Amino acid sequence: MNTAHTPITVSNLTRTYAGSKKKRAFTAVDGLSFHVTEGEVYGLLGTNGAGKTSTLEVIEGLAPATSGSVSVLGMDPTKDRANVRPHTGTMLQSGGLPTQLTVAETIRMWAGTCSRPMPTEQALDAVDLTHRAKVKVGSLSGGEQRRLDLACALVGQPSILFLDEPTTGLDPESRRRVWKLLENLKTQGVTMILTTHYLEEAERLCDRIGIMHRGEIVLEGSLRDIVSTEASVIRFGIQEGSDAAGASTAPQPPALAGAQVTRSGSTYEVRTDHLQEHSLAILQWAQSERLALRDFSATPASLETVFMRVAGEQN
Ligand SMILES: Nc1ncnc2c1ncn2[C@@H]1O[C@H](COP(=O)(O)OP(=O)(O)OP(=O)(O)O)[C@@H](O)[C@H]1O
Repeated sequence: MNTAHTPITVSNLTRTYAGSKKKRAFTAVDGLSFHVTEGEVYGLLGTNGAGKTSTLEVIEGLAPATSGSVSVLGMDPTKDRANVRPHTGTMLQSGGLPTQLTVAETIRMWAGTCSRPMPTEQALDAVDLTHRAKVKVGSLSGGEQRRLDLACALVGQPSILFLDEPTTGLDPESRRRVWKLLENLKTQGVTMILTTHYLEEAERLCDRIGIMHRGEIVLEGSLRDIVSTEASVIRFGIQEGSDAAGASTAPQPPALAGAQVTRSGSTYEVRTDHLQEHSLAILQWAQSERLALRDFSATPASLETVFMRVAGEQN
């Protein structure tokens, strides 16, 4: 694969945590393969413990693979760490920056570890922290601390960013602020891998998504690809007292081409790829049959419905 166009390749990666006398060895990443193309934002999603951080740590060069391989810009991120690091920025799940330093001092300290850092003022400006430059890290709000973590990841002007749950614990306003900053980096062509539990974050930022479960990617693709694996759902019941509710045989809904209709008592579920057309057909049918519907709902397929299905299927 061309490393200029595909800066990150993960091939058959396995990561096993060693066991001890009391604990069995545990394979957290199990034969994982994916790639990220230049300028792409790739999202790793998954339930708690799916193996997202364990994967990212190997790609970041913070932990070795047990087997398989990872290539970042054509290099092994663990063995060639010194050569890979100038091109990458990392935002760990919890920043853990010293609380006694000021914001500007912290960025300067990080800049000192980079081969071609941007000026501190530029890093502060990039994450909207110019007005907080002289404030001690320990006095920052959670959202400001996360933006400082991002500034430290950015200060070396990396072409690749690793973001482990960049907005976990932030209020909705702070989260949106970080999203705007990341969108801005995306327009500058920075390649990113991010892990997140916020599906809206993945929908908004990611070009492609890999849904992980128990160390494997069980579904991968663009948002559109992923959502197209799931049918939309129409649910409704027939109201008691309706003309047909007391009938000895259950009312038969109209023919809905390609849909899967199931009934439990007087409640119906229709799984369909034609939500609007089939919703309309059901409402017209109820009208003409003089049936009163209760709890009618029409839910389009979404990343959330796919995620819930995938997580449920795998358990
Ligand atoms: N140092 C370790 N030793 C043993 N097992 C570990 C270690 N670190 C993580 N694990 C286990 O590996 C599995 C994957 O953990 P990991 O943190 O990679 O998952 P995750 O998808 O990032 O989860 P979360 O969304 O909760 O952050 C979990 O079952 C976890 O308990």
